[in-house]
Amino acid sequence: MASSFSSSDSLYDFVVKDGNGVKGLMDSGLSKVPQRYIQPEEERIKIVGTRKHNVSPIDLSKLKGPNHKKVVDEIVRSVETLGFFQVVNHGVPLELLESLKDSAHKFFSLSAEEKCLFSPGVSPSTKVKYGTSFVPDKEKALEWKDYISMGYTNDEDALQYWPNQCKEVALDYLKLSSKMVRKIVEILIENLGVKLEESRIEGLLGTKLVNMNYYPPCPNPELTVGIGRHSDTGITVLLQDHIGGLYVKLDKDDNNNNHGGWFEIPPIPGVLVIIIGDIFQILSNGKYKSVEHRVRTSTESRVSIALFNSPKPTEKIGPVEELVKKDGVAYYREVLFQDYINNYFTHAHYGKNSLDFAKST
Ligand SMILES: O=C(O)CCC(=O)C(=O)O
Ligand SMILES: [Fe+2]
Repeated sequence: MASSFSSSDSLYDFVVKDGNGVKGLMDSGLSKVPQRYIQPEEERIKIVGTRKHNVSPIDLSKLKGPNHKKVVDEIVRSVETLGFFQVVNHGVPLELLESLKDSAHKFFSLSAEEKCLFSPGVSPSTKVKYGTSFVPDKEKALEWKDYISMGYTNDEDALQYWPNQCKEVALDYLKLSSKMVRKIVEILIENLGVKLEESRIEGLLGTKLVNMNYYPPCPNPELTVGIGRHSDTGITVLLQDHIGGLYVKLDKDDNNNNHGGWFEIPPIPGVLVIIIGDIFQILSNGKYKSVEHRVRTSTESRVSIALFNSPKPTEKIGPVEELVKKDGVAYYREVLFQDYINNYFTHAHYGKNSLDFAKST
């Protein structure tokens, strides 16, 4: 029984090292959250008084047609002020979205032994990884989350190495979402008034990863987090299920229409969330924003499926020269994406500290 863990270390071993995950912990008959998962007061998420961000999703099908300019403006404005937006008519069929959620549940309902076939060191590919929390050995409080991360190299490898329960749908999601991502990125780059070579755009979107997140039911949601506050790296396409729990941190807007702070993004069926990550804030010399976000747990299980689009490790990321000239200052230095990502994965989630790595000194 989980409740009989004699120490925090034996619990850690059971969850992290032995690969039972939070799911295994819950299945072992837990009735209250272990100390190791209890967040400090300031990181806990209170449901009472939650403010919701109820802004209509952007209809991407209208990019073709007379309203093209209006849609482009909406996208740009969202990225400049919020760092995220939601989309409908995004080119990913609704049945595929349903299958993705089903397949995530199928994978996480496997036994620990089966899931552990994808643990680091055991997994047939270094690009496929089953795990729990984010960087458990660096975290004071663990995150209430298990995940399977599927890195893309080519279709053949994906179909060979990704888990059978989800490989086909995850690959379809990657392919179809990538078309939309490409369109959005072209719009964002054009709006900066620069022209990038095709090879540079491909380089900026050259690392693709489908992550399925599983947040088991939690006996004390008020004490835990599913994912702590963080910003993403490049551009993320996120599918959340009907449970809800995604929060974004917003600045006060120019008209003081909201008071800033945390807002929940209620799930809307068929809608995808586009999350802008740090590299767009860097490239645009701060014109675009990466959005700080986090996930609440609940007494019900929740899944989310993210397609992370990031640069190739060899890509250099710095503010676009033309913008630095115009602004008279570079707010960020040029970093090798590999260095940025090494830093990203050696720290526990803590707000936008991942971006500080590239700040000019
Ligand atoms: O589960 C969610 O809604 C968000 C997931 C997320 O932020 C991430 O995987 O980076
Ligand atoms: Fe995220």
